[in-house]
Amino acid sequence: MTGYKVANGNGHSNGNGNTKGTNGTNGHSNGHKSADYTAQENPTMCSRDCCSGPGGSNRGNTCSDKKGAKAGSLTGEKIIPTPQSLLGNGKIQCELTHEELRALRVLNEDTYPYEVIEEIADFITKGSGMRPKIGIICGSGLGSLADMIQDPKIFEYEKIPNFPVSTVEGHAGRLVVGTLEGATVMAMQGRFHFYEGYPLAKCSMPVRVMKLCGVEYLFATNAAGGINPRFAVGDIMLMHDHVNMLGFAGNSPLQGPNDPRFGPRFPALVNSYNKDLINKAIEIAKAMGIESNIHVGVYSCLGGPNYETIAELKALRMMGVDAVGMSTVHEVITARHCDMKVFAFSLITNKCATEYSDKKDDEANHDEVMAVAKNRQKACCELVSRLIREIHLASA
Ligand SMILES: O=P(O)(O)O[C@H]1O[C@H](CO)[C@@H](O)[C@H]1O
Ligand SMILES: Nc1nc2[nH]cnc2c(=O)[nH]1
Repeated sequence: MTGYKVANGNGHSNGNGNTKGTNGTNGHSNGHKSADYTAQENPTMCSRDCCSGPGGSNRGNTCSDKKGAKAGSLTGEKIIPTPQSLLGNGKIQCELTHEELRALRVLNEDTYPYEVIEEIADFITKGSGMRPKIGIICGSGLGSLADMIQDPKIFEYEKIPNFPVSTVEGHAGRLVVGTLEGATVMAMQGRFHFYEGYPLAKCSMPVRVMKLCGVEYLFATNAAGGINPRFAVGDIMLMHDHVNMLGFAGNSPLQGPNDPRFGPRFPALVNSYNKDLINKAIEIAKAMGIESNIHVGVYSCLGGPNYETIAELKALRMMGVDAVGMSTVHEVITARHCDMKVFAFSLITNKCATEYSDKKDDEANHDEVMAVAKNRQKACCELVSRLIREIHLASA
């Protein structure tokens, strides 16, 4: 296997002895600004005991406080219940609508035994009449990847038994099964993120569903902030490695009892990103004439939902990270655990500021992320469909 042959190197060694370019600036600047702190009253939250006890059954969002304050809070503000506030001794303490109840149950259910995953997979393979070979996860604003699928069978997440629901703009919440370039595929138009309140195992549970549906290749895509100074907005970074920040903090999608039917207790993660697929994608990018917008690099997943501070971005850069997001890594870990081949890329939707500045333009925001994804969806779709075509032809 040769190294990755991208014209504009990333300043990283690709693990095959080829060091490309320089790493940009990693130096510290002590431009910290002092901030004024103003004490703020805590908004009142519905507490665990708030609605419990006789007569304590209150409807969803408003909770009448027994001390008589208006609208149930000392400040008269609307109370936002938390899952914890609604549960007491495992029993729901407030009346909830059907949708609220379902969301709460799915939020609290964080283990997915093999049999449950099997049930979901059966639901999809029977419902679609297909055993797809390639799984696609569409990143923020990249749902159009699934729109390419021919003769699609569409499964709304909320209609799939035991499936979580999408809560993020740009993630439609549908599973699309069909064919693409002759290959059988299933695509998640909407992924699950840790910051939505789902445990990592639940965020990546659909990858196991894919496996039991018959999927051999995972294509994971994401929108990410570019930390490597050579990256421009709209570029595509083919992932060849990752830094798992949530893993550094002791969190893994594989935590808990290991079911060997999925994979081993201690999976190795070197060579997680399939080199053949990376090299094929580079060839395709050349043929598409977008070679100068393609990089090979390292992605890191943080918990979100906040974007990073300057100090965090500087630290990530020093660690060799080229692009940062809030997804993908736990999906890749789950896919490698069950021995799928992985291809993943980041669409660089914003440049991450690594110097202190007052400019609003330097602040990442989700609208910009979505707008860039929309602008670049054509190139992303072509890259994915051409690569799938190659996989399909090679296996035919
Ligand atoms: O990783 P995807 O789902 O593409 O989305 C990325 O974009 C969102 C932030 O704008 C976050 O969800 C981040 O993870
Ligand atoms: N964490 C993170 N996620 C993103 N998704 C898109 N852009 C960004 C970013 O700058 N940071």
